[in-house]
Amino acid sequence: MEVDVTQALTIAKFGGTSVANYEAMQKCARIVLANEATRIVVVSASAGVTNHLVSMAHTPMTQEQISDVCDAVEEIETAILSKLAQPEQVQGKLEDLLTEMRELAFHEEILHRDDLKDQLLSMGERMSSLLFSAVVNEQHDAVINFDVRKVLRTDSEFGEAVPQLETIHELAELLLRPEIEKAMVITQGFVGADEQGRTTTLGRGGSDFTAALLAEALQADVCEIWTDVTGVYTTDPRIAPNAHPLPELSFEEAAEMATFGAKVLHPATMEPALRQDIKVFVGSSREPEKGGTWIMRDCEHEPPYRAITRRKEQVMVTVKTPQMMYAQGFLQQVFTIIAKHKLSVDLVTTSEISVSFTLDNPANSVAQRLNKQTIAELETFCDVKVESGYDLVTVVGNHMQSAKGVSSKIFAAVSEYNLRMICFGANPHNMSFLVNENDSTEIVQGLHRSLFE
Ligand SMILES: Nc1ncnc2c1ncn2[C@@H]1O[C@H](COP(=O)(O)OP(=O)(O)O)[C@@H](O)[C@H]1O
Ligand SMILES: N[C@@H](CC(=O)OP(=O)(O)O)C(=O)O
Repeated sequence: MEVDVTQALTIAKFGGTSVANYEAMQKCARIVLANEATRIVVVSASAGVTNHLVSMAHTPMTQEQISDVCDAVEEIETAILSKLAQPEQVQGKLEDLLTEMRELAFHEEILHRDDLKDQLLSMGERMSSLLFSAVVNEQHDAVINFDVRKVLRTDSEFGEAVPQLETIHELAELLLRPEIEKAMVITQGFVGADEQGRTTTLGRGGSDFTAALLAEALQADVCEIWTDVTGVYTTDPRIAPNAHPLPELSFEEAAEMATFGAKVLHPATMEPALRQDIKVFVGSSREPEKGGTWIMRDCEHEPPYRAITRRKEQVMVTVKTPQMMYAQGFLQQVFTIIAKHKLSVDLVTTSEISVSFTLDNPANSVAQRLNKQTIAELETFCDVKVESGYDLVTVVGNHMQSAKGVSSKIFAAVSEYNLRMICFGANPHNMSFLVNENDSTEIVQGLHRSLFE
């Protein structure tokens, strides 16, 4: 059957819990097939698989330990295979992928070569997309398992590859659009390829970003993010049980939330959506009937407080030099070094002779860039202090810098706690605090009671 692709186009993305097992995949297949506009489906690796692959790519292990982790992944994949009505259709391909995974996991250079690590990390999505194609195929004839590496061109920054938008657009028009006219396309999130065809990955949680990039490239109307919660909540429901789903959010609010720790969305997801004005829907694949959150350019309401987020494991760096009193160029010198080492700074506070800034815990960063060399370079002209054990709590909303009483209400709710850094005023959508990690749960809960309950 040929489909009229001039009609509305929806891209649906399913996260790891949504494709965790055969039954969960069946629910996703029903969601996809219930909407004629859905022609492209982006899937993450089945829950737990990427963590297993990351452990083999980053941690020195004995042969026996590697074998155990490979077995654990194989168990997840074959459990799905065994429930298929016609497993023989994909069994050979799955075996090939499992063999590739084992070869990479046992490769003597796996801990030292970033290209091999990314190839290993890509295996989860390559297996889940194969199996999910088979599940959809049980209910629908025309299904293609499309290798996203043919279109998702990135640079060669393995582990955090940067997508090359123009090339993705050209390749998607050339290679992907013709496919959606013929069949339902199932493809992999998180994975890309550089110009030499080497496999890359977009960073943890990057499947949302893939869906948004493909939606942008093909000018889709809607990008659906199906996960394990019924939308984006006022805060992580795992922290505050009274958190509730938000019916709507603006692109800016969603981008702030994602950047400051709302794991439900990858931070880069909103950029393509904003550029092409593509509506993003977030809902639960377990309970699609409950609706979800619509993220769009213009919301009906723009409340001063929309949500609270938390980002864990922050590092605070303070650089200080009395010689810079009344001198110019101190900040420039500091940030030149930061930029050279490709560190991403979130919060900044300054005084005449010192500047403090926060970074994600470098242990979480693939490149581990807050290394001795960065510190040594800063130490050539200032004292450097690195402190850890902090979390970043952010209140996201609208017109926060101009609405009266916003800060006093927030400060009243956190008055009992030590706030190590406060950032407010640079944009209308957030106020952030750096707090001791042991206080952050109570702080989020207290703020949530005060602002939303
Ligand atoms: N504001 C929020 N709203 C909803 N979920 C949130 C929020 N902040 C954090 N989360 C967490 O994000 C989780 C979903 O993200 P994730 O586990 O990455 O899903 P997926 O595997 O589907 O991509 C939820 O289970 C929830 O605990
Ligand atoms: N599988 C990858 C990419 C991803 O986006 O996963 P999820 O959608 O389950 O967060 C990861 O775990 O990082």
